[in-house]
Amino acid sequence: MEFTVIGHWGAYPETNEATSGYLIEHKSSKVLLDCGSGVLSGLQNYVMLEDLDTVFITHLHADHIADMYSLEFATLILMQMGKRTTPLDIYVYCKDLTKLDFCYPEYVKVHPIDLQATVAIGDMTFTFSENIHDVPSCAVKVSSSEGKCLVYSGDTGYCQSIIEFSRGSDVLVLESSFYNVQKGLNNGHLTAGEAGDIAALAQTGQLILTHLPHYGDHNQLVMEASSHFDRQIQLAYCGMKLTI
Ligand SMILES: Nc1ccn([C@@H]2O[C@@H]3COP(=O)(O)O[C@H]3[C@H]2O)c(=O)n1
Repeated sequence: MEFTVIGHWGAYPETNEATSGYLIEHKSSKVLLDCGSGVLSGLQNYVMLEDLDTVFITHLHADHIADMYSLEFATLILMQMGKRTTPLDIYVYCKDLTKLDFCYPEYVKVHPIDLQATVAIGDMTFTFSENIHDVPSCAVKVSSSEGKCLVYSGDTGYCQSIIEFSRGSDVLVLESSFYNVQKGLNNGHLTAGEAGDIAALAQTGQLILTHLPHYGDHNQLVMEASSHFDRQIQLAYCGMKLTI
């Protein structure tokens, strides 16, 4: 399974970069996790849009969905040009799918994310867990037929469910929106220390810190996480690739 960071910023993208977006590839399957601002452009460095199978949207904040409707237009045009033959499946975690602004059901099939369900795409399965955030928000677990597993937190505050959901994962991609000194500022996000604590309790193989703040020294985030978690910790960056 290949994991590529398309965008790792919280809130807004820095120059030529993107907010949340992660590409998962396994055999011929290509799946996008979140589609924030700048993701649609950056994604095309790695895949042709007509080859994308499925998108999972963890919650409806702009830094996770801003390019989602542009992706619908892209799909429409690619299908009209005959470059793409099947509609794009987009799974969304939200209260009410009817409030979304997708316009072309013949090009984009929108599905609710069901926390009880497993979605199979090629030889991967996707499962979900509820987070703590100020809108409905879920974490995503990707498991390959080879028995490897990556968990992506989406946006969450500290909660037992993300620890349980991440237990034994090979790679844990955890949001780290805040430095330890900011603890309590927003209970829907993690500090780096909390991210390290979750990684340690979940006994994950390695931790990737993402959804990064636009200030401070990101090496400080790694130091804060490493005071809880003694395995490998990396900062996400645009174009980062991992084989799992
Ligand atoms: N006090 C705050 C509040 C919000 N934020 C960032 O803004 C983003 C809004 O969408 P989000 O996905 O909840 O992530 C938030 C933080 O990155 C932040 O950095 N500080």
